Amino acid sequence: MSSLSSKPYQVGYALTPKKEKTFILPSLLSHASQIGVTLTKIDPSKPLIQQGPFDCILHKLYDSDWKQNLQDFASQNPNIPIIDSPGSIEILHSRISMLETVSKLRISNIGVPKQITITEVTNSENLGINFPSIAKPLDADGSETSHKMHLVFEKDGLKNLPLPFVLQEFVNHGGVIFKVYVAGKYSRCVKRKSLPDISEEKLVNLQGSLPFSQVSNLTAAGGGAEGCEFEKTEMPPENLVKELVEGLKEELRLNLFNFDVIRDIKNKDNYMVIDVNYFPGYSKMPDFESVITDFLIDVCSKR
Ligand SMILES: O=P(O)(O)O[C@@H]1[C@@H](OP(=O)(O)O)[C@H](OP(=O)(O)O)[C@H](O)[C@H](OP(=O)(O)O)[C@H]1OP(=O)(O)O
Ligand SMILES: Nc1ncnc2c1ncn2[C@@H]1O[C@H](COP(=O)(O)OP(=O)(O)O)[C@@H](O)[C@H]1O
Ligand SMILES: [Mg+2]
Ligand SMILES: [Mg+2]
Repeated sequence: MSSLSSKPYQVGYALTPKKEKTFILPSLLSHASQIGVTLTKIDPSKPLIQQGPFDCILHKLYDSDWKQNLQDFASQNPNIPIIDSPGSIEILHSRISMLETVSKLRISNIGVPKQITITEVTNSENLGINFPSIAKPLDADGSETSHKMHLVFEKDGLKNLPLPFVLQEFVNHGGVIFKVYVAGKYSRCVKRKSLPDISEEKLVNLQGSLPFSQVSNLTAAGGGAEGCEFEKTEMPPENLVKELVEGLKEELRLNLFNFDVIRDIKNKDNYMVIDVNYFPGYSKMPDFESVITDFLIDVCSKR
């Protein structure tokens, strides 16, 4: 570990203004500086090789100029860790390839919901997907539209949705989702409220599709598991989460990611991964400041 008696580690970060606001918090900067880590903003429009020196680079920018800038830096500084490699991050930019990594792991009791890519909507073909389902934009590239989803209750509901999208079967899961945050060797599973279950009875009265922003209209209470139910919801088995984390780390070759897991209400031993995100909102995670600082020290000290 670095200490104040030696030179602090210099971490350069290149983030969108939104990410900077939610991640580079005063509490993180002050905790990091106390134990010998300085975080410095990179100007992504200027050559990285003219900035620094850095002991490690942290980034979440995807444009081609930035990727070129990173590559130029990496070829001149092969020993400076880049968190993470743009090639590895890219796997998470398609909602198909992101979940293929989960299927590859072949862990019993862990799966993904059935899904297909829709590039055009025709009347005739049988899709082989049950309703209700969710239409998710194929690209998960952090853009505003990449999170705009629709619940689809019948085939007719597929018309007029923005293409291309992934059509994924909706899995009733008791209105609770588990989010597993990974930062290097650290991981932490937390629970959050999710969409409410859709019963057969409810479904008969539902037509077409509904944007997520209106999903609260589905329940009088306005959301997933309420108060007490949420508190009572058991966490997934620790060893299962661990196996999933280790498997995904090896498959994805990423340090900073989280994934969303739901438990099938019909078979409580079965879990499904529905989403994997690069460099998620860590500040919502317990002990955010120390977890991230310890991770940065680990990365800088290993080079
Ligand atoms: O902004 P936040 O803190 O809500 O973080 C978002 C994440 O929320 P979470 O940590 O899972 O609660 C969010 O996770 P979800 O997709 O909502 O599961 C994404 O990682 C999002 O990044 P992007 O827009 O997909 O590039 C993340 O957005 P960025 O902060 O990276 O823009
Ligand atoms: N297959 C599914 N079955 C049930 N609920 C789902 C399913 N997929 C997504 N959801 C719900 O929709 C939310 C958003 O979907 P997600 O794939 O995580 O998109 P995003 O990348 O925008 O977070 C999830 O947090 C969960 O509440
Ligand atoms: Mg999600
Ligand atoms: Mg996501």
